[in-house]
Amino acid sequence: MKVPAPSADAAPAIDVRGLVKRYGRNTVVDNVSMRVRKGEISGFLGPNGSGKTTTIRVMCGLLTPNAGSGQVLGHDLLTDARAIRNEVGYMTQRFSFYEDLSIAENLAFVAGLYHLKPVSKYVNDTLEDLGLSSRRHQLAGSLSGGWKQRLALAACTMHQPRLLLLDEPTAGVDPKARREFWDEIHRLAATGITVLVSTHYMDEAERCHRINYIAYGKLVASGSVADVIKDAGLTTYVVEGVDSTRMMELDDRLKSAPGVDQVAPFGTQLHVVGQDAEALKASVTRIAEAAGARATPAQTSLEDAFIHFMGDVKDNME
Ligand SMILES: Nc1ncnc2c1ncn2[C@@H]1O[C@H](COP(=O)(O)OP(=O)(O)OP(=O)(O)O)[C@@H](O)[C@H]1O
Repeated sequence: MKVPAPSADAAPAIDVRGLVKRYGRNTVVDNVSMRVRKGEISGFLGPNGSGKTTTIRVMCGLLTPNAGSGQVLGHDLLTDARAIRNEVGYMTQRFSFYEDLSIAENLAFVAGLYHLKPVSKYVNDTLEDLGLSSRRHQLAGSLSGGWKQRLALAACTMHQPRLLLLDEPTAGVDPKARREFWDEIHRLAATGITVLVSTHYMDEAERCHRINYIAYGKLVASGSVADVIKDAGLTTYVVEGVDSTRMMELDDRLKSAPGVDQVAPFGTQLHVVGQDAEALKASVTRIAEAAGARATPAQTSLEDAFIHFMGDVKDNME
């Protein structure tokens, strides 16, 4: 899906340089620089444990970096963390409400944290926006996954933040609820709110204006989805036309052939990817022909690009 990007003129909402965060001898955020324009939806992707949550916590002023500097919403990251915390809405990875309090009680608690007055007005308005007024006394823990996420998003926008930092907000949520959640993110961005959102879902990455890919603490790609795919410099073929009993044999042959970096089955097709276009073409053509299969050039996907980036970066674990 093509998403028009916001204007490049405005000062960035996030402008951080050389961020480093270490735990003991483990560098979990390694020299990360990132810019997110005002009103932009910026995706943050990367394998498990690659440093997304840690980077987000540094950006919202909850963690102090070991090195690096920058501004978030114009406030200095190192000296003005409190101002950043007040103006940012942070949605944590896990549902962070009291499951044994009602929906309204949880919202009242959040309103109190931000000194929003009168509390009842904020709570009632939020319940109305959510369409949850009639269920205000329901325990938060009894909500479905999709509703929990919507409640969490509504709660972290109650104090009208200018920047939303959302950490895997849709993990484990069904596709319809995810789509509705993303529609809401786009509605918020259209009002000028900036969003940095981490996700493992490729379709969600494609709904962002820009994406940032981090692997083992290092930022390895940034830009529009099309830019990131182009920068990976990969060539892709689809191989098909053999029955399922011979697919894995073909898969094995391709995997060990020169120029082939990745092979992945997708239904009745094999997706074959490599950096060396000439060598890949020669291998795919030869092996497909010998097996009586068809090989056709195909679009490289974002997932292909990410797997390629992961292969290029050294694991930071000891
Ligand atoms: N408080 C801590 N003390 C020690 N190590 C930590 C701490 N917090 C995070 N880490 C380590 O830092 C690394 C990065 O973790 P982080 O949660 O930032 O990654 P992530 O990209 O958000 O992962 P995921 O996609 O699984 O949520 C991991 O190896 C994690 O174990």
